[in-house]
Amino acid sequence: MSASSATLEIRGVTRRFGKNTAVSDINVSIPRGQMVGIIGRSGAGKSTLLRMINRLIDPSQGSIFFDGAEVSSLHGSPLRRWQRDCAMIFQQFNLVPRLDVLTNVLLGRLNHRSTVSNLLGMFTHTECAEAVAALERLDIARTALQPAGTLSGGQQQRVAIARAMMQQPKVLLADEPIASLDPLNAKVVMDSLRDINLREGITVVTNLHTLDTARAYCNRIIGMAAGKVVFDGAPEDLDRDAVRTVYGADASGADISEAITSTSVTIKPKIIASAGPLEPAFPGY
Ligand SMILES: Nc1ncnc2c1ncn2[C@@H]1O[C@H](COP(=O)(O)OP(=O)(O)OP(=O)(O)O)[C@@H](O)[C@H]1O
Repeated sequence: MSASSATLEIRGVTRRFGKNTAVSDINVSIPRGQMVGIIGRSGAGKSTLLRMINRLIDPSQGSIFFDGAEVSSLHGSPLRRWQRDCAMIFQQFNLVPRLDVLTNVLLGRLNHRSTVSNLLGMFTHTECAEAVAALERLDIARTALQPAGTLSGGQQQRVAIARAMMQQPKVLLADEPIASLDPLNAKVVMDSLRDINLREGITVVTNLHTLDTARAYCNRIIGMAAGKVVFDGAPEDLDRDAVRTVYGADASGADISEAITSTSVTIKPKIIASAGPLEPAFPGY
């Protein structure tokens, strides 16, 4: 069975670290153009799932497909091509702090180029113009010649997004992209991700610490608990019971705030017996 066009298919994926199962038999299909938020307590397996999608780590079991091709078995240059098509940004930005912002953004192009041009460290005028345009779009072109390490956290995350866009990705993964940012910068970064999703139609899959952010920005929310998917649906379907299932509150637990964070949850976890996904409701998909 082949996946439909540009769909990301996660089929029966499990990842173990020693005796610990971080991700357990996940089955998720993400059609092109969705903006998906993954929520759950700390340790639920959110980062592990994202890292398997772009092959920073490999599944212990199961397969991941994109556009009908199995990406979980790629090696060598096909794997590099997938990692170019599937850009990733991180909570800690992962820029090269001593290099200027423009060069950091241009590094997003490395996988598009020959080894020789990379060794010579030469970028074309077109590539430089594209990098400046990416910075302008994120409203940080004025920082282009500053060392990236001198920028604020919010600015650095915008540089990381510009670098990801230079990869001309089909999928953008974001691992807690706003967890280190103040609310204003968090909004700028989330607005940028939404803009990329809407204008370019790029699939965005992002781990998020706060429920209200997931509700505000994502048209689909996947809730994880103990390595399993325990909710998969539209934000309006994420009712109080579903939130409790994801975060593990018991029936007598205190009210769960919409600003809940996966690290701030102190309520006792409930054992999740069944992890079947709920019916997603996405008009148009
Ligand atoms: N490289 C690793 N080696 C060993 N165990 C790991 C490794 N990476 C993750 N784990 C374990 O896998 C489980 C899931 O971790 P993961 O980071 O995916 O959770 P998370 O939901 O992203 O949490 P957080 O919100 O705190 O980032 C945890 O028990 C974690 O300790």
